[in-house]
Amino acid sequence: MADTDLSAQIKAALAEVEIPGGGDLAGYGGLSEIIVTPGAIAFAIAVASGMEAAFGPAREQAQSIAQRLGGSRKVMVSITAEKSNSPKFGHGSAVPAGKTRVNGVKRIIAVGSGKGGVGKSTTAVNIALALAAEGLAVGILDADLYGPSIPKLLGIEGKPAVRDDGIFTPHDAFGLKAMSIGSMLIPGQAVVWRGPMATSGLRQLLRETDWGALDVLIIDLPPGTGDIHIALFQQTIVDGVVIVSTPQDLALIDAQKAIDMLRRMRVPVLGLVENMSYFIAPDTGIRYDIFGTGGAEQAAARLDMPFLGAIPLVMSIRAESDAGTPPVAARPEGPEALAYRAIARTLVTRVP
Ligand SMILES: Nc1ncnc2c1ncn2[C@@H]1O[C@H](COP(=O)(O)OP(=O)(O)OP(=O)(O)O)[C@@H](O)[C@H]1O
Repeated sequence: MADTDLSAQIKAALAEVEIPGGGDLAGYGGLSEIIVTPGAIAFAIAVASGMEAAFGPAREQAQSIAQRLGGSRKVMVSITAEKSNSPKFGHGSAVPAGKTRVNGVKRIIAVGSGKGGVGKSTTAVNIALALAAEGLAVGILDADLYGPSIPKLLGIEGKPAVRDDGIFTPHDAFGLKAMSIGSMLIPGQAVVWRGPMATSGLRQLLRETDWGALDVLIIDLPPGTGDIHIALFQQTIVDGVVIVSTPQDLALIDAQKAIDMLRRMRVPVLGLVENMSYFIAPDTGIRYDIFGTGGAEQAAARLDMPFLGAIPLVMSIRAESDAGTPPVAARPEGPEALAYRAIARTLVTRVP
């Protein structure tokens, strides 16, 4: 059945669900678009503040209807409530009372950037592999719902398995436990995840995955600062954030904006990684500091954060990433891998 047909069928079936105050869920104005992908069904029920518990049975009934019609798809039905007396962020997402840790996960390190295309995901994957090379149990979560690239970078195909109780079993890639919304979407569909839908999708990927016992979970954030970041930092204890930048980007104000947000939300900034920092000629192996040297250290000092290290601009990083075999896995002793591993060792000392 086409995804749109299934969406309409679920919507029609939600007429069976009574809601507090009379009426049914299908006709309720707070019901979001019903998103159907090959691997998942997701929708949200927006309710007035204080009505969350009252809508609980309706949510459960909606969940089981969607599950019955959706076959093996993972179903995510969430209730979103707007709290009138608390500060609002983004699209009216509620501000939860406190931050909590994720079951089984000792430390979370997020990787962010001021803007897109600076190599944030490539850096996140290779740092995760480098931490695993230090003997740690490591997972990676692709929180870049608008442009998920972890499946491609790690050569992951297909959907994650879902247990009978609805919990995801993460993919295993080069010894990493990996989850990405990308493996549940068809190409080009990612843009439908917006506002509360996106944040609740991320929360479920984070919290309804059987991570096992992890020393570190790396979260690949979307670029910039948005709803996803705010929701994650409000709800979850993130032990620190690594900011990735290119030399050209360093002078830009974007990184400053990201850092200001982290400080306001009391999330530790672990430091700056300069990506595509210098060029290594593929034929001679000679290093060229095409952007000059020391710029990143100066920028880190100006932004009042530690400098974590520089990654060269090398064609093999792009080629191996495109082929789904990141340099740290492909050639653990190669010069690129050593650059990532030096950063990972610094991180281990910063996040005990
Ligand atoms: N050090 C590097 N040397 C050469 N190519 C690189 C390097 N780092 C990343 N790339 C390439 O740059 C491109 C962008 O990288 P990546 O997808 O990791 O960026 P991103 O910041 O996560 O982007 P987005 O914001 O779109 O998610 C990719 O083609 C990647 O292979």
